[in-house]
Amino acid sequence: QIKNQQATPAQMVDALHQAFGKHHARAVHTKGIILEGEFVPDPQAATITRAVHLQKESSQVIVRFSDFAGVPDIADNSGLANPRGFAIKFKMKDGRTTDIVGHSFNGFPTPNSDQFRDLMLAVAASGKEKSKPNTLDKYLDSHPAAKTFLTTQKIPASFASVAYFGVNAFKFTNAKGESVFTRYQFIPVNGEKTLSKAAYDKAGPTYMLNDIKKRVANSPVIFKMYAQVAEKGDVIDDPSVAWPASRKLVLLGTIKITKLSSNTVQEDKGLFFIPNNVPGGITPADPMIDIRSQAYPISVGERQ
Ligand code: HEM
Repeated sequence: QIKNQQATPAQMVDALHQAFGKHHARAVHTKGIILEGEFVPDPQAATITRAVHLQKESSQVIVRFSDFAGVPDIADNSGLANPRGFAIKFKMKDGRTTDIVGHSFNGFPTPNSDQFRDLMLAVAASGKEKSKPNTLDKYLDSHPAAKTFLTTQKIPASFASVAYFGVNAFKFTNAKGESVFTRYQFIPVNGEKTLSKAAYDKAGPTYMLNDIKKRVANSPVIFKMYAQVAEKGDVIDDPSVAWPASRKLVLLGTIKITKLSSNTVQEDKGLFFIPNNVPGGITPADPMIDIRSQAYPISVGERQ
């Protein structure tokens, strides 16, 4: 449960700058690549939501894959490159858009945004400290979810071969007015493939970008998009706790990524995703969603 959400969105963005540096680019997930494709909804989706892009008609999508840290030239094979990000903008048939911003870890390091700022400040402080244990070591010792997040990331072979998670819960409401709480999952149809630590060390600083460019030139990159449905008692407002893997997954549709986008400086600056940009039939259920949605525009403004 939420204890003390006291950090303002501006303070949160500032904490990201303290941890990673300030560079007039995205405060976090700075290095990335934009691609385009199509989303085809599955008939099951309409049983749990009346959202317009999850009915019968397909939508064009713009997606951005990214490395985690707020470092523009981060090496794809560095420790801080995980989790990878996957952001999706659906162009719905009514002319509006809706966004989903997920990453390659089923969970979050902290239960709320206030504590996320504390964690970023601990990362920032430890960068300047010489003696061990440093501020971050001490923080992680008393915050097991953050320690798990920072020490158990998967090492993906490709942006196309890792699962992504929406992490924060939304409420879905169908045409009959029935509601369920859900979290998104994006599963690569060709399965997950990871690298050993030794292979990662040798993979090179642009291996993820090189791979996705080559891959999409040869064949579409496909993900199945699911809603994981909560059961009574599952925690809705704490993204550090994953729901059990046994929870029902409702297939929402298929994302087929077919080509690289222009990836010009203008395109990258003009592209942003806002987690609470959702149509009727979907409502933010975890308070972190609205707080994120106030922090992202601050970073968007700074990077113009
Ligand atoms: C309180 C929690 C969080 C804060 C304060 C925060 C903050 C931010 C900020 C400031 C940006 C840069 C926005 C821009 O310049 O466009 C960003 C981007 C991003 N965040 Fe978060 N975030 C939070 C939680 C999350 C969570 C839970 C996830 C994953 C489920 C996530 C995944 C991402 C990704 C993938 C991007 C890059 C989006 C893109 O490609 O443009 N963030 N975040």
